[in-house]
Amino acid sequence: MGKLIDVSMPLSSTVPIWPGDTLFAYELTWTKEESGSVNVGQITMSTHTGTHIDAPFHFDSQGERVLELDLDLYAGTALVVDVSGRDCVRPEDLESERLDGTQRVLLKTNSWKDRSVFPVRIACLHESLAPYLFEKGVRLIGVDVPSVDPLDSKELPAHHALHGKGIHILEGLVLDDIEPGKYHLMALPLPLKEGDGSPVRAVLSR
Ligand SMILES: N[C@@H](CC(=O)c1ccccc1NC=O)C(=O)O
Ligand SMILES: [Zn+2]
Ligand SMILES: [Zn+2]
Repeated sequence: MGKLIDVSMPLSSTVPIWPGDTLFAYELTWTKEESGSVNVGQITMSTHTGTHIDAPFHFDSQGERVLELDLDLYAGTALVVDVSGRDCVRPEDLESERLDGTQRVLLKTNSWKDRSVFPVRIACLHESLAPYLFEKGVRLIGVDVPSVDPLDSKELPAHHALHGKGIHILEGLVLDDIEPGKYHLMALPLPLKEGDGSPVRAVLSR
């Protein structure tokens, strides 16, 4: 395995968040001076900040929580595909790709240009992508935007269609400098027993 390439968003107080959601905060509970021995920090954040996975419970109250998810979904070969320029990614946009035998597909939409602010508009996935990807054996779809659906969507058609086909969701990847092609992906969620989502440290290697 080659050197690891970080494809995660740094987490700090300036990381953009969903409008109205919990701000990211890191602070010291005790400084070394106070405790006499160590700095001890605490973090406050939404489970959907930065690079993260959605557990089905996020959009389906009967759905699996983070700790119940199969870790193998989040580690293994992944194909990075350039779909930049599409408003809504459809099966025909992937037709020229060799998806068969790739359980993980990462879509480079390039539609989140300024990472210092939450986007106003992003490329989304058409719900017809779910049966198409399922047919190809895909089990995880990753995107370089905060959601697989339009930001103002309440029905979340792509989330539900993907879940209906057992395809799991990874959001907020940073793929700007990543050439399309085949990689190894590792993007493990935290063992959050009740979690509806989890931040991940996502890395690729050749
Ligand atoms: N479904 C979105 C997240 C989402 O909808 C959301 C995330 C944080 C705070 C509020 C949200 N939606 C509220 O209407 C996602 O793709 O993860
Ligand atoms: Zn999410
Ligand atoms: Zn989502």
